[in-house]
Amino acid sequence: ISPQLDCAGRVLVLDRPRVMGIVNVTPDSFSDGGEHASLEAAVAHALRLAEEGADILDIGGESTRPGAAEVSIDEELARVIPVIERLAKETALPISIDTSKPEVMRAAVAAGAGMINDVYGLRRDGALDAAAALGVPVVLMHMQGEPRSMQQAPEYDDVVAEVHRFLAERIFSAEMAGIAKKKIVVDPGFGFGKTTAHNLALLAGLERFVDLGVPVLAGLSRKRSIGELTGREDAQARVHGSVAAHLIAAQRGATILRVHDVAATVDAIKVWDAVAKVPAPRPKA
Ligand SMILES: Nc1nc2[nH]c(SCC(=O)O)nc2c(=O)[nH]1
Repeated sequence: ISPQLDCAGRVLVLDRPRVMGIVNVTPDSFSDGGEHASLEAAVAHALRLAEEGADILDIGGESTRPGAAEVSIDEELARVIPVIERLAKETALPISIDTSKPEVMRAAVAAGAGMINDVYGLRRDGALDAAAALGVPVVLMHMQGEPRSMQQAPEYDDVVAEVHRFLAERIFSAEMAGIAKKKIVVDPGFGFGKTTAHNLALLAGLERFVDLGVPVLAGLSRKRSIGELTGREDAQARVHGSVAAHLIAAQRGATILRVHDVAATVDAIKVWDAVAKVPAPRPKA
């Protein structure tokens, strides 16, 4: 049987790689250039992603792009809560809240979110206890340093080993705080305190994280490393590189793919899934 994530009653079945559509409700989010700052635009965008085949919608009110300024609790709430309330009514999809703040986690779940996606791995004060009390599945992501400074000089002895160790520790801490292991997802955090070489090592070595015994989420969509590898400066031109990267992530064990370009990724996974369904060849007699 496949792992399932019960997102406040909306179940995400991980019988194949599932597509998480990104809904930035931030004026400075790098790939949307702020056009989703308004509630209507964000809701319309999210509903379009649902049309394109997203399995879950990730709502974020604080841009965590390198160098981004921090956002106050009130500002983050003002951005995301109205969007979550509308989407909880207008779509049947599970909704995740992309936040590190306990207050935003609580308000978002009260508004209809069914998963917490924390780029800071529930390390902010009160985050672990808030997530445990809310009882929804959580995504624990690795980040080296803080969004403001993480890309200045990222350094590792062995990035795969160090990220693996960090995620193992976050799983342990989450379980100690009362979060059931079956509600935990891990994520190596592509681009969060990593050079392109580090991101490539993490993608190549993604299978390492499967041994942590929880689903793996991969999010490379339109990121700087994809731009560097493909020479595509404009984030909107990084679709093909992003789809390629997420197909490799799926091949190497990721079962949630966090993307901007849902339709393209859904098509790629349809091809992936058809091949995965081909019966294994009978052993030679
Ligand atoms: N779990 C998870 N959440 C995320 N939120 C962002 S925001 C930056 C961007 O989309 O470029 N990235 C990620 C990611 O990689 N994993």
